[in-house]
Parts: sequence; structure tokens; C-alpha cells
Amino acid sequence: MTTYDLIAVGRACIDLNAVEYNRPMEETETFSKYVGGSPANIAIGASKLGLSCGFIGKIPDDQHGRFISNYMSEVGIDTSQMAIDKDGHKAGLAFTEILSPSECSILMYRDDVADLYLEPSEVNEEYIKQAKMLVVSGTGLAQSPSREAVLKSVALARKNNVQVVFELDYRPYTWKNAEEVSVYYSVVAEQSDVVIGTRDEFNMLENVTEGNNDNTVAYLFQHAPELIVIKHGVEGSYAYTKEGETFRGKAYKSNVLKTFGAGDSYAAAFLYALTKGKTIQEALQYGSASAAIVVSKHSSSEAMPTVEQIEALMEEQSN
Ligand SMILES: Nc1ncnc2c1ncn2[C@@H]1O[C@H](COP(=O)(O)OP(=O)(O)OP(=O)(O)O)[C@@H](O)[C@H]1O
Ligand SMILES: O=C(O)C[C@@H](O)[C@H](O)C(=O)CO
Repeated sequence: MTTYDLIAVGRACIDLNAVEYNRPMEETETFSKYVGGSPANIAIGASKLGLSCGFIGKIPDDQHGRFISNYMSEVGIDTSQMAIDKDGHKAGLAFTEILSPSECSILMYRDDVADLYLEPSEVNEEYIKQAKMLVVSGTGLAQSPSREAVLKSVALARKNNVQVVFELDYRPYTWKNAEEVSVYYSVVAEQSDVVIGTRDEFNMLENVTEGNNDNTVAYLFQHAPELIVIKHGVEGSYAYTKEGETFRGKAYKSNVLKTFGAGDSYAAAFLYALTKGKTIQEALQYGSASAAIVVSKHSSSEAMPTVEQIEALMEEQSN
């Protein structure tokens, strides 16, 4: 019996998004606080779409930690496996700059953050067993002991026939060099059932400067993956199956306010659609429509849409 459609493992942090748009961060005075961190955003998005979700992570024993855990519980995520750091480590902070709808950047504060102190002993087999799908975020592999905790969660998922979804989620902070990224990304990608990332993230995985999708899928399909999704921003996304099919998902038109949050909302809705038995082609459209909604809004997590909003956009732009 599975209790959770999806359990995500990795960071749950704080986003501080510029309230004043279209100006550099130097001139931004006001920021709004949201829960952030790619795997947390994916779990929040999936939970808002009605999937039953759990989360494995580590949060600080302070006001930010409680804010994160309260918000995640309020949207329906099981937070029983979010360990509380007792050693004074703090939440990661992401300050966002919205220079223009297409020029956004994130200034991350991630030194010694609580999420990277998740211990393997805090990953529980009985919990993972209860999931249909484990969503692993690449950033959790950046440092020990979180690295070993994530590797353990993947091993336990495989042992218990839980589908492993690897969201590459490459963030340069906290990684030492490109070789290291490629080593750990390859280890996990080769053991995953589904791998999702941008073209640039697959380049990091393969440690190449200009990879191409054909080479990527030829390499990964020699291993466990059955489905690979490669995103190309506004140009849309491609899904490849081990059987040799290719699907293309177009990006939807959007009144873009900022670009971040696209990848997380995409993953949440793509995985929702697959869980509900939609086709891969439909899942690409759900992901793209969800992303188009989130890039038109101020936050990543709070802006995650409902199924009705996604389907309304798909219908509106069906021609
Ligand atoms: N400006 C946009 N307008 C509409 N849809 C977009 C836009 N940017 C991205 N998308 C949609 O979101 C999907 C994922 O975007 P992208 O490839 O930029 O992911 P990402 O880099 O992981 O996102 P993030 O910026 O959150 O890290 C795209 O395939 C596309 O469907
Ligand atoms: O992933 C992060 O740590 C930052 C996110 O929370 C932020 O909302 C974002 O960049 C989403 O893509």
C-alpha cells in the first residue's frame, strides 16, 4: 500500500523575492518571503495539484525553519521526516532580482545551510517504501552528509520498487568543480527511472560544453532511465522514451514577470500528469502550462497553480 504519490528529498529554504520589479538588487528595498528550494517547490506544486506528498529534508530550529515546516504542512505535505537541525545551521536564503521579465538572477546565501546536513540515518526506509515516486534534487548531492543521505534514499527507493525521478536542479553554489558535479550526477542519473533537466544541466551531467540531446539519451538509455525530459526554456521541451519515441512540448505564451520558478512548476505538473495516467505528450503540456502560469506571478511556491488553472490555460491556447 502506498501512502504518498510523491516524496521529495532535498532542500526546503527561504526565497526573498524583490517586491520592486525592473530594477537592480542594489536599488531594491523590499522583499517578500516565501518557502523556496527546488524540491520543496516541486512538492508544494504537486500537493496543490492534489497529489499526496511527503518530504525528507533538514530545517533549522528557528523561526525560518518553523515558517518552512508550517507552510509545507498547510499545503498538505507530510513533514514528519523533516529533521530539525540542532547544531545551529541556518536556512538557505535566495534573494531574487527582477531586472526585467527576461533578466532575473538569484543571489544565494548557502554557506553551512541546514539542508546539507541531512544525515543518512535521518532517511527512513519505512517512509520511502510508502511512496510511488521519490523526487531527488541534484543540489542535495553537493556536499556530505546530505550527499550520502540522498544516495541512501535512491538505494532504498530502488530496493523497494519506488520510481526514482532525478531533477538535475544544478546550482553552482556549494559544488567544488565541474568534475565533481558530473561524477555524482552520473551516478544518480544512471540509477533513476526518469531524469528531468535543462540542456545546460545535462551538459553539467556529461561534463561537456555543448552536448546534444541525441548523445544524452543514447548514453542514459544504456542504464536505468526509461524517460528523459530535456527543457529548452521558451523553445519548449522534449521527452524521450527508452522505446525510441520523442515528444515535443511547446511553451505557452505568458505575461512574464520573472523567469525563475519555471522549472519547479514544470516538474510538479509534469509528474502530476504522469501520476494521473495522462500520456507523455499531455504531461509535457501540463508542465509547460504550469510554468507559464508561475512565470507570470511573483513567487515560485505560493504561485503554484491548481489543475483547473492549468487546464484553462491549455484550453485557451489550444490552437
Ligand atoms: N518565459 C517563459 N514563458 C513561458 N513558458 C516558459 C518561459 N520560460 C520557461 N517556460 C516553460 O518552463 C519550462 C522550463 O523552463 P526552463 O527550461 O527555463 O527551466 P529551468 O531553467 O529549470 O527553470 P528555473 O528558471 O526555474 O530554474 C520550459 O520548457 C517552458 O515550457
Ligand atoms: O531553488 C532554489 O533554492 C531557489 C528557488 O526557491 C527559487 O524559487 C527558484 O529559483 C525556483 O526556480
